[in-house]
Parts: sequence; C-alpha cells; structure tokens
Amino acid sequence: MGDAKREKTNGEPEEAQAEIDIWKYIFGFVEMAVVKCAIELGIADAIESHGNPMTLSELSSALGCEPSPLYRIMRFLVHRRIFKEEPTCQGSVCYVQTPISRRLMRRGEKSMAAFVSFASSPAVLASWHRLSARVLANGTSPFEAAHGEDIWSYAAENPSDNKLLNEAMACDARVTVAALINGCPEVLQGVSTLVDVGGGTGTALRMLVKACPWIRGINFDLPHVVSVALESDGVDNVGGNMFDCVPKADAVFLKWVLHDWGDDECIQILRKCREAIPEDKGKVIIIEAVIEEEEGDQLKDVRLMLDMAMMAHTNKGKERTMKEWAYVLGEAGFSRYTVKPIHAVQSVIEACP
Ligand SMILES: C[S@@+](CC[C@H](N)C(=O)[O-])C[C@H]1O[C@@H](n2cnc3c(N)ncnc32)[C@H](O)[C@@H]1O
Repeated sequence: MGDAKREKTNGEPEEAQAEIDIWKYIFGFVEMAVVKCAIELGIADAIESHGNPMTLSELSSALGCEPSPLYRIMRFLVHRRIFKEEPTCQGSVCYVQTPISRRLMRRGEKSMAAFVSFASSPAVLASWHRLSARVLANGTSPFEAAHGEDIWSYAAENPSDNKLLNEAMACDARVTVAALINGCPEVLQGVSTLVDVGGGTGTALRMLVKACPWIRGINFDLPHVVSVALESDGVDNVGGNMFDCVPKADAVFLKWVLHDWGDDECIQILRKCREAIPEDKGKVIIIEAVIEEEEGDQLKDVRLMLDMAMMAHTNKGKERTMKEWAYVLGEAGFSRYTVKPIHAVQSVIEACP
C-alpha cells in the first residue's frame, strides 16, 4: 500500500509513519551487525587495495567467500549507502567505496573499525541488556550487573577486551585530536609539559607532541593500560591512579575521561589535576561533548547516544550540558573557562585555576 493511500485509510499520517518506524527499532541491531560483518570480512580493505571498483565475483574471490551471501550483504550495505554500485560495461554492477565505507577499513587515519568491534563485542553488548535495571534502581551499573566489576577492573583482567577498548579509544583520538590541532591549535600555545590523564595507550599525546614538538608529554593511565602503550620520542608513559595523584605539568589534557564519572568523582579528578598545574599559568584542556539544550545541532543525536552508552557502561558517567560542566569546574576550584567547538562530537573546554 502506498503512503498516500495508507494516510487516507486511517487518516493519521503519524500512525502511518509509526507502522514503518517501529521496524527500525525491532531490527535496530541489524545495521551494527552487518557493519561488523563487513569489517570482519575486510570488504572495504579489499576494494581499497584493488584500487578500482570490484564486481561481485572479484570481491568474493578476494575475500574467499561465497558470492550469494556476499551479494545479500552488499545489497544491504548499498541500500544503506555505505558502499555504492556503479554499472560495468558488461552490463553488471561493481562496488565502490564511499567516505563512510573507508571508515570501516581496519587501518587508516579515519578508521573506526576498532570502535565498531569494541561497541559490538559481547562484553559491551551485555550491559545494554541491563539498562532498565539502572533506571529502576539508580546506582546499579549495567556493566557491573553483567560482569561483577566496573569496566576498568574488567579490562585489567581481560587482556583481549582491554585491547578492544584501547584500540576503540585510539580510533576516536586520531579523529578528534586531528580536529583539535586544525581547529583550536592556540590551546597548546605556551605549554611546555602536558600530561594526558587517562590517556589510554598514548595516541592523542603522540599526535599532540608531533604537531607541537616543543611539548614534552606524559601519558598517564592505569598500569595495565600504559603497560601496552607504545614508546614514542617526547612522551613518557606513567602508570598510576588519577584519584590519588596526577603527574605535574604546565597543562593537563583530559579527553573522554570525565564523562565516565559522576559529578563527585569528576570534582575529585579535577581537583587532582588542579594540584598538578601551576596556579598562575596552568590550565586543564578538557575534550568532551557538551549537550546543547536547544535543538538544531546535527551532532545532538550522537551526543545523546553517547550519554546512553555512559549509562550502560559506567557506574555514574554521563554527558553534560554547559551548566553541568560549569558546576563541576566551579566546585573543583576553576574560576575561568572557555568552550570552543571543533569539528568533532566533543568540544574543547579550557579551564584555568
Ligand atoms: C574512555 S577512555 C579515554 C581514553 C583516551 N583519553 C581517549 O580519549 O582516547 C578512559 C581512560 O581512563 C582511564 N582510567 C580509568 N580510571 C582511571 C584511573 N583511576 N586513573 C587513571 N586512568 C584511569 C582508562 O584506563 C581509560 O584509558
């Protein structure tokens, strides 16, 4: 039945739309699962290394798989505009990369493949099944309910999940730190030593030190994380607990750390960061999402999804509005701050004592 006819029958356009939209939620997981399958098969990598559009038969031989199920996977991915189809001179079609399919390649500056692998891993999916428990009994962490411990202790004991988590964070660091260097380089002016608190395996700091070679970097994270960080000139890896002490530097860099914690813990972390920097010229550079209260922001949906992810995977973590950021910064003793948007989900909040 066409849309117009359906509208006429029940007279309610919203009802007609709901009949279609409900299937998005019933099969909401399909998109993630098919994209994960495309990454595991290496479809985008195969087309990229072929150098030209690929026919189904070329693609199936390159991947060593059966053409018929691959055809169905490609039909879905083309329908979702993840790959494109182009006609061949022989009257068949071939598959072409798009900007989004390139993000499914396993390597490359814009690759998000590891993030998809982490987000769709069994350990991470388990918490989503317990989201309602968090809402019913505020304080029950879905991740802890699923695994018996928080995500950081779990990662310390499960090296393969630790690797997935660190590689996922590195994906975002590559994209977001590039946006920071392009869109807000002034934030690093006058900084000689920079400590990246919760810096993961050091991707962000390596990029910052490469862009600003006068900076000496300290990548600070939990011992099981820095033990797998790469060695790099100009960057020292230091293991520790940010709730105890943060290594001293001119400035602290905190990317996607504070959103993992509730307000009280955030204030404790920020106070430790404040103790680590000089009172007169020190600063804390926070790279986090800011939930806009008004509508019309293209990335608002992503930020709200991120907020749901914090609810699922952390104990008290959340994405914050500007008012909520002002509260934690004020309570931690920061008297001045500025917020600058960059070409990323996160903004740059520069806070001074
Ligand atoms: C969401 S990840 C962000 C990683 C990195 N900043 C980035 O954006 O790519 C949060 C990081 O905080 C680290 N972390 C958690 N608890 C910590 C603690 N008590 N002390 C130091 N680092 C901690 C985790 O190990 C993890 O690497």
